[in-house]
Amino acid sequence: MDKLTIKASPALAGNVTISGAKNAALPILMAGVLAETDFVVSNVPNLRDVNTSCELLRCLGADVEQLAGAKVRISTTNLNECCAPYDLVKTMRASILILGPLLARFGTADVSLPGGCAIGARPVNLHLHGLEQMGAKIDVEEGYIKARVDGRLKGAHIFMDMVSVGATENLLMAAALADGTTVIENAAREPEVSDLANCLVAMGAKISGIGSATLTIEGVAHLSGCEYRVMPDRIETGSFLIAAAVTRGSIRCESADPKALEAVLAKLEDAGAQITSGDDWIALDMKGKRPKAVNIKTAPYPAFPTDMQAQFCVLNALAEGTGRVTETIFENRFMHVPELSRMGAKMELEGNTCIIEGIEKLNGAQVMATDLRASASLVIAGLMADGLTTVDRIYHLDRGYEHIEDKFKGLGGEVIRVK
Ligand SMILES: CC(=O)N[C@H]1[C@@H](OP(=O)(O)OP(=O)(O)OC[C@H]2O[C@@H](n3ccc(=O)[nH]c3=O)[C@H](O)[C@@H]2O)O[C@H](CO)[C@@H](O)[C@@H]1O
Ligand SMILES: C=C(OP(=O)(O)O)C(=O)O
Repeated sequence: MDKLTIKASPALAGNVTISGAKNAALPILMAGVLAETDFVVSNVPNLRDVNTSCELLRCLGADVEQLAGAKVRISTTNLNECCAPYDLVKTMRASILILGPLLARFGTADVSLPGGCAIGARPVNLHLHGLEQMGAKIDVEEGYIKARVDGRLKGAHIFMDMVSVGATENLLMAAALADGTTVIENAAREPEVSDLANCLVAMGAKISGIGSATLTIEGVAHLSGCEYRVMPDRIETGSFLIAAAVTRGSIRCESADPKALEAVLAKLEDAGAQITSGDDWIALDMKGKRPKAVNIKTAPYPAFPTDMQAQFCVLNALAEGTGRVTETIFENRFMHVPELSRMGAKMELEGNTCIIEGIEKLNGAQVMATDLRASASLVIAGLMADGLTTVDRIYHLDRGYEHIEDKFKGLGGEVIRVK
């Protein structure tokens, strides 16, 4: 099993090119099921979850070509199977996003329940309830969601109890091909939801309110393929910016979108970073200074993203002062805390808040990656730790960061993959 070893690094410096966003690419690939003609997605990151998504589409009978230049071409002409099996779904939660498209286009979908995962239970009741409101009959049998509809799904007025990115995406895709108008209230406003909505519009869907909490979808009978470019990964961008901040460096992220990252950039400025940006780049300069501790509370967009919480814990662990980090989205997303504590970080958990007293440097240690962003936080911590840090179980990291060791190497960070 691959591992990463990380040595104490000098201040990170230079340019890094940001990849396409995992959390936008995965729903957009699933939306391929809705397209009756060839669909080409570009700026698709080369990640384990992308390969799993392509595998899932192939297993349904779709023709999927992963082309050079970060492109994927999907043709659904031969799609003849409507079952997403457990073996694939268990490795990637985003598989649940195949449910809405299959049901909307073919009237039938059997999708394995994704089950819980390390960061929390992650139920799918909102996905199922919304589809039922659109006329689907849903049974859960032997670990599978079995959804059926006679004819087309019907437009419905759906109020979401909680802000859910996945449920908003599933219902948006289902509503695009439904008969009549669907209104989704209290919809997630994450930039990745808007990216999916813009892709559906490019396929011929009629959606208004994109980027707001009320999405109105006038269903159409057919959607066609198009060529669509996935947005830049705001979480990868934020992760590199934090790595630069903790090493007191100065980097520039190319192909990045500063508008999607406002809450994170504001916190980095509070930590003492100088941030400058243009339409498609963001630069951070710490001018050799140690960051100051900041308080963080995760919440749905446009507030501070849960996917950046672990990385900010590391920033606080190395900052001047004491910072409080509160997680409100997932009930078990502090698994990096015991690992960072093994590296000498002074962290204490009180319910869903982590209180962190900053120290000058961590100690290298053998640590274990427990989930995707926790893994990224351990790599960042290793850059400011005396001695060698080894991060085990990096298959989590490979789900969400493309060529992470090469990108760090380009900035002067000593991150090496050991096969
Ligand atoms: C709002 C939010 O920040 N969502 C994050 C969530 O998206 P993801 O789509 O995975 O999760 P949701 O947005 O659906 O979940 C948000 C909250 O709603 C709850 N829930 C969700 C669906 C449902 O049917 N029932 C239910 O109770 C979840 O348990 C969670 O507490 O994880 C992704 C991966 O880390 C992040 O990129 C998203 O930013
Ligand atoms: C936890 C994440 O992804 P997933 O929803 O695919 O598990 C993430 O992107 O941080």
